[in-house]
Amino acid sequence: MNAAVSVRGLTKRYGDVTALRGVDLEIRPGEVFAILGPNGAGKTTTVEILEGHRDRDAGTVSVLGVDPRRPTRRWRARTGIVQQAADDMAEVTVREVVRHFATYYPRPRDPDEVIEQVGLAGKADARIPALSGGQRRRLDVALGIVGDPELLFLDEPTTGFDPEARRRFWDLIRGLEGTTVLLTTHYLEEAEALADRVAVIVHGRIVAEGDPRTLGGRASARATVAWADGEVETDTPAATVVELARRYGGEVPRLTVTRPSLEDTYLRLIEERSGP
Ligand SMILES: Nc1ncnc2c1ncn2[C@@H]1O[C@H](COP(=O)(O)OP(=O)(O)OP(=O)(O)O)[C@@H](O)[C@H]1O
Repeated sequence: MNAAVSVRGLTKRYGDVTALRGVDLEIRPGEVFAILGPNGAGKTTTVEILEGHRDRDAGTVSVLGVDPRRPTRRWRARTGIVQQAADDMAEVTVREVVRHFATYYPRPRDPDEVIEQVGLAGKADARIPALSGGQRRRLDVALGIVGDPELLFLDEPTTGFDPEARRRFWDLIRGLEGTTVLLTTHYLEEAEALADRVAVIVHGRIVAEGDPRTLGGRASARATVAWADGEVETDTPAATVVELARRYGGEVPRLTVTRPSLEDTYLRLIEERSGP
């Protein structure tokens, strides 16, 4: 099957600043793909070029088979963008704005169902200025999905969400079966919960890419066995635990066995590649 997104040698400069230095990406249909990277790495620039909102200096880009430099109305209707649009809308209600956005699309989803899905059913008749920050972001998500897009762009979608709203949002994204999702996030836990694949971008270059569970050799990294009186790194954690259990004559107090988290791996990658 053709890639949903295919990017080769993407380069972008802003005056003296080179924001992207030859980015290659391939996103498969139906996949949730997360772009991770420190502030200023080039994530938003990449996403906005793919959305057709910024031009590029070099490289080839295909998004659902179309070069976003030459967007068509039909193509726009097949993509969904979660942006902070709700900020401009004053005295209308949540239901009114979601219904209004639905009219832009040829095959929209049911607006009331979408409102329910993003957890705003209790606020459907509230006016936008009366929403909290997190509720506005949920409305942004509703506006992004009401057109039932094939490809959904989510640029830092859960910034400002409380933990429960974040979990709900994850369930919502997991429920969008068949939709390709391109996500940027600073929450490594979010990437791990949602993404089939992640790419780590540093100074405009992709420095690592793959399944978040195995990124950067995570799965084969040594395990740390820790307990009340000590801690060891080992390739054979099971043997260590058996030995500890024998020593304690049963349960080992405060026993944990861990491998590097996605955040540990990410921070190591960033440190290695950031340099002076
Ligand atoms: N309109 C612009 N004009 C000039 N420089 C820009 C512009 N937009 C972005 N940049 C620069 O390009 C680089 C990449 O920015 P970008 O916004 O893509 O990063 P990001 O990874 O999304 O960062 P963050 O995590 O902070 O959102 C940064 O050095 C930034 O200062």
